[in-house]
Amino acid sequence: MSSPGPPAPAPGTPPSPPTQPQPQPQRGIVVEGVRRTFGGVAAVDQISLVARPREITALIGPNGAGKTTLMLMLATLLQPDSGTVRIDGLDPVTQAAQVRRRIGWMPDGFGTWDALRVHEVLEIVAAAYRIPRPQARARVADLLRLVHLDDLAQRPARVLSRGQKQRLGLARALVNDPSVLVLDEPASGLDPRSRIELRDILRDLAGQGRTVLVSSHILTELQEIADHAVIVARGRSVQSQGLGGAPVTLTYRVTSTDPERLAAELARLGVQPQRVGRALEVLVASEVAATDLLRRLVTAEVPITAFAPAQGALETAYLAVTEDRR
Ligand SMILES: Nc1ncnc2c1ncn2[C@@H]1O[C@H](COP(=O)(O)OP(=O)(O)OP(=O)(O)O)[C@@H](O)[C@H]1O
Repeated sequence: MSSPGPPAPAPGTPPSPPTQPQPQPQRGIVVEGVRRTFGGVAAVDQISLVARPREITALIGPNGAGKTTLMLMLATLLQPDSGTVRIDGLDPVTQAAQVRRRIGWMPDGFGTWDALRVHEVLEIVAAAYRIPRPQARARVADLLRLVHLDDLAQRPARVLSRGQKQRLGLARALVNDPSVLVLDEPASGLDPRSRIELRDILRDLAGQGRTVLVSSHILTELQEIADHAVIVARGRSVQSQGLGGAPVTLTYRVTSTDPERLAAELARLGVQPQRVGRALEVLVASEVAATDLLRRLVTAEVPITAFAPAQGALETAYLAVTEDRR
């Protein structure tokens, strides 16, 4: 049965113009062919990337690859020489005020006003966003609890350790309830527990529908939290990949109290290992293939003492495309 069409216009009425669906601006971050030079140095040469809402996108690359320069352009603090940036469909150059309302920016190395107490640092930021005072106080209290600094709320900001300052920096980036978060090395200086907590916080923030772009050098950690990785080198985006378990070659390291027996069993299974110290490294096609290999070795009663990935998929991809240091 065909669906009914629109009612016919009454005789004599001019036909109304067909309603065109308005294209919705793409939410999240869209960067196309961006370039930014300083004197003769192209800090960012040709970077394109997409970071989507509900996802954590990792921006990774060697020192000096252009990550901070790119993030400054996203945060409206630097203008590109060419190319386009869109934050929730808005242009950081011509619509900077609107972009600033939507974005949460955490710079690498966040300075605090040392004379202020910890809660005052966030309340001043809230005042800059014109958040009414009672609302600002409640929000600041919530954020300090989120980053586990509520016990230090009344202390002067100067007493904070480096890791605690990082956590205050994250809280500061969240004061305006941003839809897009741009975090430059948020895990640097954090102890292992704080890193795990940061990972959980970022997951929650993405789960609430926010776009999260995070730069870091800690690949194993990014492998666990990021949905997507963009690798940059020499100011260019060189690879963009999902981290949802696409088949890649993985390296596993195996050790045994009986290395000769291990080597013999691997040879029998047609696996050619590389010797690395006391361990043997083997290449497998996927995590499933790794579990199958381990099962076969154990079934053959090879005394295995360790069986673990030597490199994550992200580390493998990173090393493959960043052969030099910039
Ligand atoms: N204001 C500036 N003036 C001159 N050169 C600059 C400036 N800012 C950045 N650069 C240069 O641009 C390149 C990219 O720097 P950027 O800080 O963006 O790299 P990065 O990927 O963030 O590095 P890291 O991982 O070490 O933080 C570097 O060679 C740097 O020296």
